[in-house]
Amino acid sequence: MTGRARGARRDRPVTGVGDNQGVTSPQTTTRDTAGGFRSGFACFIGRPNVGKSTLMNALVGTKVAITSSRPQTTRRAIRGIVHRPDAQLIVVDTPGLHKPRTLLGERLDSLVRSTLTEVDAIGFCVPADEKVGPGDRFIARELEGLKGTPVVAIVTKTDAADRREVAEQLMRVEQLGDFADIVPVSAVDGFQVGLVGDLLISHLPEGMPLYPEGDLTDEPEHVLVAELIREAALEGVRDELPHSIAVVVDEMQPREGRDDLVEVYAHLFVERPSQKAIVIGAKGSRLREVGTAARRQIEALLGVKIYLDLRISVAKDWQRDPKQLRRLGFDG
Ligand SMILES: Nc1nc2c(ncn2[C@@H]2O[C@H](COP(=O)(O)OP(=O)(O)OP(=O)(O)O)[C@@H](O)[C@H]2O)c(=O)[nH]1
Repeated sequence: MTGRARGARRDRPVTGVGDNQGVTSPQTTTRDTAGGFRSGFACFIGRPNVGKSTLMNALVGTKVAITSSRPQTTRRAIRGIVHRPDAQLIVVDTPGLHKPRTLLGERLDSLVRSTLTEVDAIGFCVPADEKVGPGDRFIARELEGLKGTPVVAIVTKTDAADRREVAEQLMRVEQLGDFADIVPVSAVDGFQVGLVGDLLISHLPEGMPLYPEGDLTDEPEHVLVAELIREAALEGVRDELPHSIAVVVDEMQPREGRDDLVEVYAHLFVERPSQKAIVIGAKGSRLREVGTAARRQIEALLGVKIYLDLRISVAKDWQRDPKQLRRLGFDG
């Protein structure tokens, strides 16, 4: 570890500032909630890799959750905030539900279950381009046990299937349970993303906005930054390695005398020395690429120039070790 004080991290919520996707800038909310303003929580649930995080990002309008083609990219319940003139929807993106094989897996599993009991509506995601399988049926059964919470079934990735396949998938999904609505969507080409928001909002209770206008997530900046580094590190690695990567930001602060440059000191952890060699690459080339890609993403998120100091360490078998899990932020 660098020995730097963790308290130095800037822990303010991330707002529309710095992203370049036309999201409004932050301001204190002064909304009048008369006239049926709705606010509340919804979560996306589904097997790993079905497009939950991508859909959440599309709804929020900016990247608040990292995504990758590797299953189990999401490890935290990340909240994205959707602002509408008549509603505020907080979307909780959960890790994909699957049979846990490690202590980390068990922690993720119980995180999903507790999230399910706390939300006002659930979006159950099944991809259009894969067969409905035992994993989907397992989740559908779990949802049946949650009497009272409306479930919107969402057939994701419609751009990756033809119209007939999408229609057939909608019918198969309908048979999985008793859903409030069933809706096809593509987060990649934007098809019906707004409608998914409308349907989830229709199940929220009336109430005041829960977050200031302009806030896009309640994740602290240092967590989002660590996630962007992890996303960059996942690019191009295979087999078990994605599961073994964890990232912690040790320190994050403006460089002295500069308000346009933020220094980020981060550690990337792997489980074994052999994995360390893979991530570093020949003469450090891979680690440099990861650093450059992550820096660009962090700059886009925060809207300032970033100096990134990225170190790599081995935390032996951290996925199975309660002490290490705590240190990496996965509290039991
Ligand atoms: N074609 C297509 N691909 C998509 C769409 N949405 C997501 N994907 C891809 O599917 C893969 C998984 O997406 P994620 O959003 O990370 O999936 P997830 O369900 O959050 O995954 P976990 O975090 O592992 O549970 C990525 O490669 C995405 O680019 C979509 O609408 N169309």
